[in-house]
Amino acid sequence: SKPNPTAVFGVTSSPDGIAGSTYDYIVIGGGTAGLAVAGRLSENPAISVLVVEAGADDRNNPLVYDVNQFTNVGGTFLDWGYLADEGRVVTQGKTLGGSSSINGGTWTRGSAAQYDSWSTLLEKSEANLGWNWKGMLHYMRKAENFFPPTPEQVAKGAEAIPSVHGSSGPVHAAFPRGMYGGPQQPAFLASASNASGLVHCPDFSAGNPNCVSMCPVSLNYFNNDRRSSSAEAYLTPNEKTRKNWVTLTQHLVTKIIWSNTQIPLVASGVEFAAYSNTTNGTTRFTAHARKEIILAAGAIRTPAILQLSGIGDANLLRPLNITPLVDLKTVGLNLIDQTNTVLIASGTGFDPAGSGPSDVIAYPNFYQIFRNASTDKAAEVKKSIQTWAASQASNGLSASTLETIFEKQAEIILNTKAPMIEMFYATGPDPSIQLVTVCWQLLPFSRGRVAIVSNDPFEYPYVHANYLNVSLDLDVMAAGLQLARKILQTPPLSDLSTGEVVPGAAVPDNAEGGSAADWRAYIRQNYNSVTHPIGTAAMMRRELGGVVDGHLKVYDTANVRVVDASVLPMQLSAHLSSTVYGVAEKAADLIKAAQY
Ligand SMILES: Cc1cc2nc3c(=O)[nH]c(=O)nc-3n(C[C@H](O)[C@H](O)[C@H](O)COP(=O)(O)OP(=O)(O)OC[C@H]3O[C@@H](n4cnc5c(N)ncnc54)[C@H](O)[C@@H]3O)c2cc1C
Repeated sequence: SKPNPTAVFGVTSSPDGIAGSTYDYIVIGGGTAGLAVAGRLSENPAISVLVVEAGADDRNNPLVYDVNQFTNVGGTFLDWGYLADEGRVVTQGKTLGGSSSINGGTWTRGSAAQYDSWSTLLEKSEANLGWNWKGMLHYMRKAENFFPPTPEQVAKGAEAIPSVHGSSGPVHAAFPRGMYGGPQQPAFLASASNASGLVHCPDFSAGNPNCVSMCPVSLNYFNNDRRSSSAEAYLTPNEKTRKNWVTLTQHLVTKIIWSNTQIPLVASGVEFAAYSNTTNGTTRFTAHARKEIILAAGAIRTPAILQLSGIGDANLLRPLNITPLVDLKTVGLNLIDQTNTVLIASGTGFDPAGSGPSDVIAYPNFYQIFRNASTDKAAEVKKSIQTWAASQASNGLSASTLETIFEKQAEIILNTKAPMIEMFYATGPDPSIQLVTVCWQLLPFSRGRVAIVSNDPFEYPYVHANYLNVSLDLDVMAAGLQLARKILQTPPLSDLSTGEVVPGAAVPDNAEGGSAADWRAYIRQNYNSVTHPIGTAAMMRRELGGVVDGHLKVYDTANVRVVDASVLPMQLSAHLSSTVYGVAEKAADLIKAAQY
């Protein structure tokens, strides 16, 4: 078929030549998933693609390209900074590349059983679409260009199973040139094993991350450890040559435009307006789509755009003067973020011998954190599922659908022993070299919601993560922190420490590493958002509360898909970006296979 160049191509912040134009596909959000899908669709010069991104092109800002600066991004113009429960802020990337441009870059995957569970939440007729570990591994590898550790990095403790990684995809992952060579990371690895019984494994990405290991980072070893965001990976190499792909920055999509009001709804384009820190554009532009609208605005904004476009709970939309077109009540529900709490010990002044990023993690399972109490605790989980489902019912389709989902989650936790806690060990910046453990609960039962509060698309949606609402979520955090403290007190790591400073005396120590009650009280006051929201347009069968089907199509629409973190139905024992890339890669193939 013949080439289909767009009037303008590459990256621009001007709507000239875009407003009023028609494209085969319009992608809403130039973030992690959005640029990955656009990059794959535009491989065919006969296909034209428009991406509309609210943020600016900040690829050359050191806050973006230097992964080590990721902790300095929160609260800057690069962060949407969604205010959630109890003053907690959910950082999300507001820049080309989205959250992949500002994240920590830690490169891991969940356990095989977690990906396998996705298919069980779909219609039986969709169970063979490949939403499982095998299918996702294929696409996660497709996204990846993995560089195995060098002998020098191996000497510092780096390991990998190269066969589970891709070597010809666009996203670079490697151990950093700046990898720490001091005693601290191997010491954490050894102490985590000694204190918890965790086995040491070579790679978290092979389908069983229930272990302790060093792990790679999404950066380009051959370009000075430069961050490999979705913008750097999928867009930068192609922006000057692909005349069929244009990315419009600093414009906010305000809604999807429909060509009918009957079910199935047919999308014909999007409306958008200029957007920056100082501008909420009053002029509304439109661009038209011949084939599909692809939502990739992230787990907070994707459901908000659906709601602004008339897809959502009619009882939410009507009072906001939005005509409900599809009364899909679960849009924005099933929000699952995670919580973390930080433990800091001061160091003996050892030489960290590197600049990072930090790359050692321990992933204990339910039994390894609850230890002697785990039999009782497992019984408590089984007998509480119904009560927990009822308590979260307003953030799902119903108590009974949540019960089905929670049964699956409990099976993953108790039977397949997927990691329940992440302990991310970081070398602190202090001159005396701190030992920092960021400890988070990976698989919460608490469910929250995202809901627009007006029909003004510039207004932030209400974000209620319902953190720690289910008692087990807080108990897991407390048990995890007891273990994290024990690890800090166990040789050889303890030999590098002069003692814990945070929380220190605020949680008095005892034989258990502090009482669970003291930890619970401390965590309630001091937890943070992990900023890994998912689930708000979940890929599940409709009767379970799904928003998209196994083809990622929004129910009752003919040509609207969601391809970002919103579709993940349950949390993973992992950092999310490798999985989000895998979803986007698979989405691109599903879209290419559709006939129009
Ligand atoms: C601070 C932080 C640290 C993290 N650390 C790690 C890590 O170390 N390792 C890891 O694997 N994962 C990490 N993650 C998670 C991972 O980065 C995200 O889960 C993933 O990037 C989400 O991808 P997405 O495509 O769903 O959304 P995003 O990448 O956030 O993309 C959404 C895009 O849509 C744009 N947008 C939103 N609304 C509109 C609109 N109305 N119109 C136009 N554009 C819009 C946004 O500006 C953004 O660019 C981290 C996340 C954060 C926030």
